[in-house]
Amino acid sequence: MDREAIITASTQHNIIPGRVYKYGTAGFRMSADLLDGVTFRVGLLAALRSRKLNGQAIGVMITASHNPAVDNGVKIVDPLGDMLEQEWEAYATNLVNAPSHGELVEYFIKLADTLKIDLASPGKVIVGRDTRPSGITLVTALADSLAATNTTFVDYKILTTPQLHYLTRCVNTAGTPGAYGEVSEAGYYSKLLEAFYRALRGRKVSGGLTVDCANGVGGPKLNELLKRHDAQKTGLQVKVINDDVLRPEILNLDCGADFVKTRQRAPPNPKPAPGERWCSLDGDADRLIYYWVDPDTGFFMLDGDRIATLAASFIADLSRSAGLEHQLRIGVIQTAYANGASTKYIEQHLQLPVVCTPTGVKHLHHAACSFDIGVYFEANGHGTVLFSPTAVQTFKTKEPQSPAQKDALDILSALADLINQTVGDAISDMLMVEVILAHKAWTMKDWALTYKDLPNRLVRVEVGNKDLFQTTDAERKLSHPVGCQDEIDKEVKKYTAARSFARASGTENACRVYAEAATRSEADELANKVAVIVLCLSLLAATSTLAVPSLLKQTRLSPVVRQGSKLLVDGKQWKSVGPNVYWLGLDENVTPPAGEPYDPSTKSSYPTKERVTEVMAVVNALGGTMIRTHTLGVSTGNPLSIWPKQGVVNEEAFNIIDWAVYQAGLYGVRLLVPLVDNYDYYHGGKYNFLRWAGFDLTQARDSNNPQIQQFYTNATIVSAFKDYIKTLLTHRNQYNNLTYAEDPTIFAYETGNELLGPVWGDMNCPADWVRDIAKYVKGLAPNKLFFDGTYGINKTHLSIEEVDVFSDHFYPTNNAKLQAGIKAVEGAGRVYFAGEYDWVGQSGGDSLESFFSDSREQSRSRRRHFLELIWEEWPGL
Ligand SMILES: CC(=O)N[C@H]1[C@@H](OP(=O)(O)O)O[C@H](CO)[C@@H](O)[C@@H]1O
Repeated sequence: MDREAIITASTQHNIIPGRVYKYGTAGFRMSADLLDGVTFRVGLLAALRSRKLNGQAIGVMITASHNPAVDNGVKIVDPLGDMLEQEWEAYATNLVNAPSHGELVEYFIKLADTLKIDLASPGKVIVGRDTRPSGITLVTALADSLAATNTTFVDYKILTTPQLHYLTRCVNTAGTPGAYGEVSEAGYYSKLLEAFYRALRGRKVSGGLTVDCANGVGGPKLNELLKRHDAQKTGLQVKVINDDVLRPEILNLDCGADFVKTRQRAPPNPKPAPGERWCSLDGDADRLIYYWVDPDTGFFMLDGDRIATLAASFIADLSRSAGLEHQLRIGVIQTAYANGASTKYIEQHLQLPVVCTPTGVKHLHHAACSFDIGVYFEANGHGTVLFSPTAVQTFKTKEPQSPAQKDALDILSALADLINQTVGDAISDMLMVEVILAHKAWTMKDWALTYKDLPNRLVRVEVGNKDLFQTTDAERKLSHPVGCQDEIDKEVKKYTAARSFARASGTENACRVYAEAATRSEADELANKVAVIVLCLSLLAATSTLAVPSLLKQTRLSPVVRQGSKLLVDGKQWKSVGPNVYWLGLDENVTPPAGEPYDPSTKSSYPTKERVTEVMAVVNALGGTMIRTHTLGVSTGNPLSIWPKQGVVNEEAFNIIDWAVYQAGLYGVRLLVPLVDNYDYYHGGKYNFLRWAGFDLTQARDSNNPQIQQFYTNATIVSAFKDYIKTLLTHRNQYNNLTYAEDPTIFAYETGNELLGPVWGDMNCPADWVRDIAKYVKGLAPNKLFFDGTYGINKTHLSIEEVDVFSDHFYPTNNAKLQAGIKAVEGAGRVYFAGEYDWVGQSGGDSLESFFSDSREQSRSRRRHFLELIWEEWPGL
């Protein structure tokens, strides 16, 4: 294969630099003017795919379905007419995103190499497009890449999406026992009509059918079919409307299946008269929605769920009549968007199994293959019925025991030909519905009365980054952002027979919220409430675009290690920059709503998850790497603390602490956690331990009392403090299942905050105690760093091996003290850390500017030494 030819051709079809393209549920779909280079590259992938599959023809469809006329899309169809294999979606994404033409060809060749594809072997691609004018130039882009790769290319011009799928299968099965049909558009019509006549078995369709074609490709194609259709024979009188494809701008405009489904009303012009049977196709004719206007109750829609239940009930009846009910397994496949009433009807009334899959027909199609007859439809009207080869064979070979059995077998056999086996096909599905209504002699009302839909609402929520929203359980639950599903569940519980879920759209940068409930007003209210929850969580995340990659990766952070006076992460120097956010575990700034945990005497409450997440997002966005946070470690003596009393563990206190640690990890923000406070504040500190041991001391009265040294020297108190440390470090986080000792997000524990003796500034925190606590912490958490939290650099501590970092605080800023501290600490081969400083200049001192430049100068000139400033307190967030 000629690299140069591919590069030369590629230079004519550029992608938009910096834009990230993703092969999604519907291939690549976006504004048509962004797609030229994308389509060229899709051609390269199709050329590879065909060769990988021994030269079988690969289909490429150029359509943006129900999207506005200005959009277009390109997707790949596998040889038997199914969607592109999932693994190849990733190759498509990689290929399309190659930054330069050279790298594109490199990736192309590398992929061929990895997948053992012989580039010299023959390849074949067939293409179809909908009526969008932009399709013409996109086909040229595709043709160019196929020419450059010596791939045979057949342009079938304007087709519905299901026709392209049909043709792809026909081309690849021609002349084999599995031949699907004649390889031509005409072959498609004759296959459908012949099967339609057979399936009716002499019954007549009653009444006319108006078909709204969304001013898309379905219009001319349906007209082609009708030209060949013998209406005398079937009784089907079709009136085609909205089939103007000469004015591209009106494609999908106020008409079509998507309009009817999402607006839950008929197209405004023309309008159905009461009692008329109508249906709408979408822009590429792969979705179908029926509806009619009841003279008494007004508009009534029969969507994908209704088509599925109609088909399933009819086929299950036929299978019973044919004596096959124990031989063939019939199942129905839905997505989370299926109305709960339809699921109940299928399971309880039709007694058929229901499988729920993620959104996107490839998932439904796949699940349907596990049944002998798999009925799958998305609520939006996209779906089909798949018959396994065994089922088809059985219809043909089973000896009928009665005329009724023969009738049933013949109809089943005809349905297997009528219903497009490659993909959801609005025209084929429409003929199927007409057959079933004719056999059942049902009106639209009869069909509508089979069950009563639960009122439901679908809301689209614009979000900054939809990828933050990740799901489990076939998209019925959100796994991320963590906590979001809990909030949704809380709301759902407030309504009758309610259900709601949110998920990221696979086709737009938005989330979709679905809610259903016993009444319309409840469904609407619930959908709106859940939409607000989604919006809030997305806004929190949107405060930081930088937060996104770490959120998505969700990998454990690498540990921070010390090498002499440097801190390293993954072998590279790591800089510790960030704020003190003391209140993450317990706050004193907010009075919570009545009923929430609150200690009025200290004004303490737990912060909300949203506030905690917001801090992480903001720190990440501002380039911070860590947070120093007292209340994730200092939490004693308050009814809301980890230890309200000595040895008494309050598990509730861990809820928000777990959350903070977990969120910090997701946002790539590491935590430095002091274990005790020098003072007597709301969150607790050394005075609690002194009081528990019988020393009746308070900070206000006794800060100069020599007895406060008992905190460091009294064996009972030291032992109690160690017990407390053990409670903390062995606690297992409910969100990530790691103990705090194991979790590398907490990169270091610090003995405490500003630890002193009875004289202010005395640094009288005994070295023996620091060593003892450091050893104890490292025994429990060997991979963490340990900080000496003595207030000031006590030179007698520098020989304590277990201490990695020595810290000081600056009130006021003092350059001489800073430099002396750095000198002493680096002289001992350890890391120096300025843990707090007066950043508003309230206490005088050296200018902040000089303080900063001194610190930077130090770290530049003496590269072995580590110094980073930590931003001051952030109470406001
Ligand atoms: C609620 C809904 O209708 N979602 C649609 C829509 O997907 P989203 O992932 O929701 O954007 O487009 C898909 C492709 O056409 C279709 O398969 C799916 O059913």
